[in-house]
Amino acid sequence: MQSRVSDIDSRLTIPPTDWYQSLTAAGLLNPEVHGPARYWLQVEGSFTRALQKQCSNSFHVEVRREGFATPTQEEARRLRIPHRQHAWIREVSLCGDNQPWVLARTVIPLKCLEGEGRRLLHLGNRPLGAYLFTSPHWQRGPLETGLCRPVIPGQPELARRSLFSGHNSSLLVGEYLLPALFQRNTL
Ligand SMILES: C=C(O[C@@H]1C=C(C(=O)O)C=C[C@H]1O)C(=O)O
Repeated sequence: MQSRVSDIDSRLTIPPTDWYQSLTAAGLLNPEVHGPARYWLQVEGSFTRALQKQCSNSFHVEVRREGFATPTQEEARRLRIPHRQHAWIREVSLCGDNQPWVLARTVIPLKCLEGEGRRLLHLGNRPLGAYLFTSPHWQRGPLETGLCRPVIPGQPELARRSLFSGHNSSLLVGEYLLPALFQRNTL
């Protein structure tokens, strides 16, 4: 997988994460999910759109790594694909007013890349949400809540993820909230 991270900022890496079917279930282990991050863990519709609304000036997507790689065993299970099958994996920072607010990791199985899905290989700095929410055949599944186990101070502690299902395949989008997002006083 190609990395475009020139200024390696280790806070901007994704820690191991345990996933729960609901915010309530995750909240039994970490009540922080009910704090200022709660809005972001539950917001519906395009996450990109929700972030854009919070920006005073600009929003942009920075690709950190993308390429064919093997998903984790847990991701493969969630996607119901063979464990060792390669997938297109895209990791980005979603930045508001030039600050990274969210890290996102999307696992796109080979089946999603067929036909018009080939466009997913060439998103570059265009947000994935713009593609998923303007193409009528993608349906979002229920949101899961993630509790991260940071290994480096400043890494995300809370996350959300969901499957987007297309004609006959699904992709998995995980969004990891950086403290800078919900420690602002604007919501
Ligand atoms: C799924 C969405 O797309 C957003 C954009 C992403 C990207 O460009 O890789 C990844 C995760 C998202 O939060 C969305 O806007 O809801």
